[in-house]
Amino acid sequence: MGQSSSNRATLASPARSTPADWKKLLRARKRRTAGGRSPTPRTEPGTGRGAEPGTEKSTVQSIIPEAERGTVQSIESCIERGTVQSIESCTERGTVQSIESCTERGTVQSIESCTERGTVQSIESCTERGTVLSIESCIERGTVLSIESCTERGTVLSIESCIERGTVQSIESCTERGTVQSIAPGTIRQVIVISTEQGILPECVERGLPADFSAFGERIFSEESKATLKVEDTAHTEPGHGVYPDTAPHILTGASSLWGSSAGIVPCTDRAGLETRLCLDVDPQKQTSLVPAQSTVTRLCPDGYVVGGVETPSTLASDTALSTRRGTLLPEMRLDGQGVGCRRDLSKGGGSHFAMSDKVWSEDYGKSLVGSPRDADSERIVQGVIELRGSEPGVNCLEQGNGIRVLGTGCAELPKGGLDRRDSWKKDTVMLPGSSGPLVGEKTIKLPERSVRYLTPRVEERTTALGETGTGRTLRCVEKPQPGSDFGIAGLQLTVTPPDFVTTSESVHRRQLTRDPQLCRKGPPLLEFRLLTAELASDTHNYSIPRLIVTRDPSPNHRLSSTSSSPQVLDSCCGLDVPLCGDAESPCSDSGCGGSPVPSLFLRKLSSSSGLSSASSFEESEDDFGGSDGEPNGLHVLLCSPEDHAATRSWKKLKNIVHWSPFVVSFKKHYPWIQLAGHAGNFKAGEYGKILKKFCQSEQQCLEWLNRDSLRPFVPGYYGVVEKDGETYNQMEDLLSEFDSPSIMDCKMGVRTYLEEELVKAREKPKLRKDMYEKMIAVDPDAPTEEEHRQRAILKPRYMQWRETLSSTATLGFRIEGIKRADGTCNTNFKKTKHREEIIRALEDFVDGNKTILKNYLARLKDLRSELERSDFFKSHEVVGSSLLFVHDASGLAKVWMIDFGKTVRLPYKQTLNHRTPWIEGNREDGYLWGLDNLINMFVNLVQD
Ligand SMILES: O=P(O)(O)O[C@H]1[C@H](O)[C@@H](OP(=O)(O)O)[C@H](OP(=O)(O)O)[C@@H](OP(=O)(O)O)[C@H]1O
Ligand SMILES: Nc1ncnc2c1ncn2[C@@H]1O[C@H](COP(=O)(O)OP(=O)(O)O)[C@@H](O)[C@H]1O
Repeated sequence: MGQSSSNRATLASPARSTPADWKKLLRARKRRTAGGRSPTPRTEPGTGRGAEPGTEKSTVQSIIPEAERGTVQSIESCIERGTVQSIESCTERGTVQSIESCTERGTVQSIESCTERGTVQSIESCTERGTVLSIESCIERGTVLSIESCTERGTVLSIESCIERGTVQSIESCTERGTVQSIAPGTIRQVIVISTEQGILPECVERGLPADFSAFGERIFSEESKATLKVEDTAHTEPGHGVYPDTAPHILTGASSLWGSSAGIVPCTDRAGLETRLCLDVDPQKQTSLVPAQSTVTRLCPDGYVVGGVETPSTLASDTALSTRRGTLLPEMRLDGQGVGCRRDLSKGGGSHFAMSDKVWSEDYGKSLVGSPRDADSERIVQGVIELRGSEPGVNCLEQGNGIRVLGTGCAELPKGGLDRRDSWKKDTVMLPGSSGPLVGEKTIKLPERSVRYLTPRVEERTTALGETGTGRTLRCVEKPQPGSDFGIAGLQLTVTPPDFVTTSESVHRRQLTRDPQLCRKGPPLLEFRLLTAELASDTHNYSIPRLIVTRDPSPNHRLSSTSSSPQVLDSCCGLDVPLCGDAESPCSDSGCGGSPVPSLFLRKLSSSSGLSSASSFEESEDDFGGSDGEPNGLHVLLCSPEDHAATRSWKKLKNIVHWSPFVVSFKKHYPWIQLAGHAGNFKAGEYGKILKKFCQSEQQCLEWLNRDSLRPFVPGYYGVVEKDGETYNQMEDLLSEFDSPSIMDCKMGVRTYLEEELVKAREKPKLRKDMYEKMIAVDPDAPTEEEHRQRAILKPRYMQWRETLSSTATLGFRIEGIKRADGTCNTNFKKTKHREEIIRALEDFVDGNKTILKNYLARLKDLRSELERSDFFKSHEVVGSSLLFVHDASGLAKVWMIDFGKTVRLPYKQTLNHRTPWIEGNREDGYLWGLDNLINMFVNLVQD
């Protein structure tokens, strides 16, 4: 008894007792228990926060047997600490039958042991929510050794934290299955692989979710599980599509060591080296077997759930395919690829068959998804916008006329309020400008109409060869029509017919529910093409289609030019009332009107042929750079001056503008940072060894992906988005930082320097660029056509194509943009450097005849080529305007990196490029690898010579 009171005295002052005290007490208590139960006198209710004696008696069966067991030193000890307000408060609710029932089993050492750690605020906090019926129910089953066992590991912050999220309905639901000890197969309903492809991180951040998924995961999973969880992809991997369901059983190893978790995201790596993350979602209700579904991923929803592209083996009940929750599908969410809304049905063979899962979206959305032609009967529910891109569901149509077959995939946008109402969907006919371009490939046309978002007509084949009308011969239409031929598609007439409203028993039922006679739509809307030849088009619609012409230098050497794909130069828009200043810009063009980030168009490009004196441009541009002088990180930004307009001064000594700041910490290496090409004002110094480039989302997405792709060694490290002086930047590795007095060369890769979409835009909405006209005449006053001279402006694609044909871009698939040598001389005057011999000379000069450096470059270029050939990223992107940055120094260190992904664009799902096929409009080929082959050949020659 004395012992008991002394204990009580200690326990009465929890603030003064240490965990060690507690442990001692508990040990003492155990010893006592082991030594036989001695009657323990009834204790007083301590601090007075306890119940009235009378109540106590009625709600707690008896304190005595409790104390007898010695497991709870005394009920008061709880109350004293204030963690259990009063025993009654528990028993009143009937949630704790009696404390004894716990301690009898010896599974809860003591309530205190929980509360001591602060992980269970109080038993009540659980029971109040009704989520833990009673601790006993857990312990009874012996599945939760003790609440502590979880919290000790820190893997479950607190039981409440789970319950709060609603992911664990109740402790029992887990423990019943014996899963809390380990999340075992059977409790995981769904594993979503979030491939870290474009967009996911910013999306998250935007929605206030943790950008760092691993942190999110860590909160839920133990270190141990992080180590053991990985994707074992034994099957194929497609770009952006990690692991396929047929590998499902192998995907998770060691999943059973995921302690006490409900949902979370764990980083792992798939076969392609692409980092993927798994999101585990425990289904407390179902005993489905562990099915890690594969997914392309896509968006994180505000409540932390992921929707997107989940493919689930057909053996699963359809309602487990996606666990979208109410409100998770957002308007404007782009459902990319076949995944979303569709279920891969393995039973139908090899995973190539897709069916819509009608249970994917909850009824709450109340809006019907545009149907799949395949599965027109099932009603799908979605909200907002759908884009069924390039997949079977969606809209398909076919036009066969004039010997040409056009297939189309389109995308319909649900009008606000959904498609359920007939009146929100009207029949539209729109005219789409065509082109006299090639008859093969795919072309995406953004439609002005509200009801249709875009359409991708694909010219498949023509059934007659030129002049052989009626023979019925089927030819793959791979070549460009001969000049003068009117086989080009002058236009497409697109008719959108509302979906079919029919009455089915289901719709009747819904109608009864909603009392809306128009409710329920069946079947997809129809998109129909009418293919127009030039003749038809002029009858039908009076719009101008800029013709594609080559104004100068049609690059006879270029293998592409003689046949199908001579650059389709936009003409000068004769007679068009074309506004000045373009918006026909590439995704990350920061140029605004005139394309210049600074008011003066002459400062627009460092490599521009602006006609300015180098010095003036140089100095003005220098001011654009926040990091130009004395950056605290020791990096000093120099602008490589624009090329001399005087050809005689093509190599120019860099002005010494570097003033070391006295405030710079001395151990840091100082080095001048050179921007050889690109947009003025685009760069700032970042942290040491890092630079900031004006934020461009497509570049960010590419860098994120590339930093996880096999191409990682060949791209700058990416360090996220940074705000500086009110501007947003992508922070990336400064590739110069490891060199001493580096020599640098920028080679722009590919046969094309503008995106196909820029061409389309320029046709739809031609905008004249004065700055480009200026740049053009600075290099060649005779280059513009008469009309262009008259307008003193040209179209961007016209300028770009002129640059391509003037230089080696069109003929060799790359061009030198600028070279800065170790001695400080700098040359950006390569606009007319076109022929092999000229380039070889420039390369020799760049390496100063140093064979070691040449060999090192050659090895690096070959490595790069091999990686490019197997990179998922590369296959699935149109890479335009990207450069190779060559850097070497006197030590012989020579490296090459890919830079500038502002115009690198993801292809539609399943489309891939080989980067060597000649470009013809529509095929999106960029000639990157072809250019690299040529570049490598030159290095080979140089090494051998
Ligand atoms: O090199 P010069 O002859 O000066 O021409 C430039 C480059 O082609 C730029 O491409 P890159 O960035 O690949 O070097 C392009 O930027 P975009 O990337 O925006 O196409 C500029 O277009 P504008 O930015 O529209 O001026 C264009 O004026
Ligand atoms: N990560 C980098 N490290 C070092 N220099 C770089 C890096 N990125 C770009 N540069 C320099 O900046 C120039 C322009 O880069 P780029 O990305 O092509 O800019 P822009 O998008 O404005 O065309 C390159 O020629 C190179 O000199």
